[in-house]
Amino acid sequence: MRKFSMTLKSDEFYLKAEQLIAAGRFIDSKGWVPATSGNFSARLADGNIAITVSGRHKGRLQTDDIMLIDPQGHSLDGKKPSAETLLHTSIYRRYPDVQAVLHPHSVNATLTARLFQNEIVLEDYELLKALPGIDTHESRIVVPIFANDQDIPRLAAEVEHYLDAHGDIHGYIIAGHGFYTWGASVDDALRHLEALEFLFDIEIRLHGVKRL
Ligand SMILES: CSCCC(=O)C(=O)COP(=O)(O)O
Ligand SMILES: [Zn+2]
Repeated sequence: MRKFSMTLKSDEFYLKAEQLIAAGRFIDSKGWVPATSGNFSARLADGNIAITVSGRHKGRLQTDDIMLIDPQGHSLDGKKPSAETLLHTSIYRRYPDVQAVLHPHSVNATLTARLFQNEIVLEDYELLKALPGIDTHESRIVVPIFANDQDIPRLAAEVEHYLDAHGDIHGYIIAGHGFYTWGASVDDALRHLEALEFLFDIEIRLHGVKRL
């Protein structure tokens, strides 16, 4: 049985919590976290992680809806972290520069997985420059699409294997579910989320129309 000490949360925790709450409000305003879907996190300087409590509406988060976990995903305050916590912690473990992970359940991510199998290729878009390391529209990125899985440790392992084999990516889609992206700050992760969402939308319109 894990015991929880009554340690006060740091100013940094509350700052990150506010950033996640604001991000949630914005993401919800776009319709990308319907019902209680989605989850968000931000890493603190000591390696612990501020993450959304499981089951809360991500557009109406209060400070109490953000909790603290250790880098392995264990609760440090007795609250129940997101059911998908391991998908966050594995990204932080792999990418030391990543300080925030965002997971929306958007219509476009869901449609993309219906229209494309295994991956979607995004190329020749000016908006690719919103992603780190890209400075020209003459770029090509691959966003992998994984099958949904209720077994989150198994899904996290599948993502790990993909990254081992293919190298770095900017995000990934889970079919019939949503997508994950991340960044060096909550703002950066939000920019990546918006850019990917826009590019998924374009590809859906293009390929959906072609299929008619
Ligand atoms: C109602 S959405 C099903 C769970 C899910 O996919 C999700 O993103 C939200 O789960 P959490 O435990 O983070 O609230
Ligand atoms: Zn989800």
